[in-house]
Amino acid sequence: MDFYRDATWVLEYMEQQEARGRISGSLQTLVLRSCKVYKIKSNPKHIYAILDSCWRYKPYLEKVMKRSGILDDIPKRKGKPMYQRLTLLLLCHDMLLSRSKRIQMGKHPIKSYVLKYKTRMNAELARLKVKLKVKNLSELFTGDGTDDDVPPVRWVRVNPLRCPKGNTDSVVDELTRKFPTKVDSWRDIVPGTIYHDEFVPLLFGVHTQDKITSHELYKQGKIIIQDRASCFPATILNPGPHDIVVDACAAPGNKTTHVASYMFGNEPDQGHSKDRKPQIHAFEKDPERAKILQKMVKTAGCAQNIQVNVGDFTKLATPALCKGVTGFIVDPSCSGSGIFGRKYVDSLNSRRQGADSQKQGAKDNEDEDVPEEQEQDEDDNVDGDEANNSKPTRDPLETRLAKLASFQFQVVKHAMSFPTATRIVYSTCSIHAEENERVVIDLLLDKKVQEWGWTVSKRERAIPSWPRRGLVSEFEEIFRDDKEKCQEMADGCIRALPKEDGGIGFFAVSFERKL
Ligand SMILES: C[S@@+](CC[C@H](N)C(=O)[O-])C[C@H]1O[C@@H](n2cnc3c(N)ncnc32)[C@H](O)[C@@H]1O
Repeated sequence: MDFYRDATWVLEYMEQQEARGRISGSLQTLVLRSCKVYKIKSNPKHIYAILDSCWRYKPYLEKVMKRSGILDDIPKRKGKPMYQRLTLLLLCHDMLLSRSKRIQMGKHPIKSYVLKYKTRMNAELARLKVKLKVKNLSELFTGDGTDDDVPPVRWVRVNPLRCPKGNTDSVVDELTRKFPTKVDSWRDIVPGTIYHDEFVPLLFGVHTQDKITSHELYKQGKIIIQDRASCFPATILNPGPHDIVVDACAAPGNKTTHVASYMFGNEPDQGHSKDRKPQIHAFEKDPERAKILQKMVKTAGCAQNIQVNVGDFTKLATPALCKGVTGFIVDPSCSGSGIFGRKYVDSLNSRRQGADSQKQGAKDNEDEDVPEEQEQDEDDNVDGDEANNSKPTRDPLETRLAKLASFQFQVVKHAMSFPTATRIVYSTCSIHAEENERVVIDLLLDKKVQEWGWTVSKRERAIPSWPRRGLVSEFEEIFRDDKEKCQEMADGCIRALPKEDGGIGFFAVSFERKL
């Protein structure tokens, strides 16, 4: 019963949020957030599983319940109904629509009450299906993007910082034993097989059904789940043991720990030395997310080397605080339009809002990703978002993108102002040019940026073999006369399309200068 009680609270929260027009971002985020708000003891993953399905079928379940009369005869105590509408909804969901068609609890009066209506409800459900011309209610959702909203591959990278003397061979051997069949393309991955990535060193793709999170390697921090494209920034920056790197928008810390693996991977033990000054300065504005960052950094085995600063990077980070910084990772909050796991909620939003003019806006909710450490257990491995989390996303898409782009520009420009830096990798998990190529263009047109000498790195310096590059048309709109230069700048950028390229939609570009 405790489980259904907990799920009822979360469902209540979801209804409240929906009534306020605040269902935005991914359903997973919403569920996890409310589990936190209500300090729920049940496993959030189980709560998410039931609510994901229950929320989807809610309008239909409500019809069936209404027609069956189950809500009319609820026994009363002191004049008040003994059972809540939403708890009944959850029980009816499990009885009618779950795989087992069973209510997951022992003997309880509420269970007996619902079971009394089983035959009537099944009949009402059958009637509804006939009316809707479907054999199964799930047919109502095929093709709307909610049925296949999962990443195609689970990407895992080996973490040398947790390997003795940075020797990753034993981990790779163990992975090979667990997944003996190697495939040549990520598209060929089926359960039990493994793909060795050709773009990011020590990165492997496995099937999403292979529960890698229960493996010891994962528990010991020897492998880290991280989307392939999200591994590009550290791979492009490729810092060495003598670099000093700032991660401007760091939580939950995937890129921070990946950067650390490049810097200290060959000598993880020295990296642990107490006398050593931190060579990575990570900034995170949101204190809650900063805690997750701290935890991730610890799990990955690089806490000694990373100084976590909680606050606004554009205000807190100064050349004096980050002395001698050579490189930056700038991965600020974005629309998150390249990420999975939100399509379902977006589709709900667009259904709810109805009007076509609003649909596009709803499709591009701000990036509100689940903190990685909670999310790694499940599905795609995404980055997080700024403190937009509680904001209803009612602005038209262009307005939101313009606001985000202006913020992204400021963050990169601040990084560019550090006198000792020679390399900056800027990235987003957005598919919109406004947050990507156009931010690059605005920076290149900025007088100060020109004065400081920053240019876009050539393709050779940014994973040259990755085939999908930036949109040349965006550069041509501004720098019309120099087609060659436009091509060169677009080639310097990296794009990844969601799913089609094996993971999340992504953009990355490297800026550099000579001092
Ligand atoms: C896209 S996420 C970063 C994901 C991270 N790079 C990773 O790979 O795990 C953006 C993060 O930037 C933080 N943020 C937003 N504005 C910031 C600012 N002005 N200064 C520092 N952090 C900021 C957000 O709270 C969010 O955690």
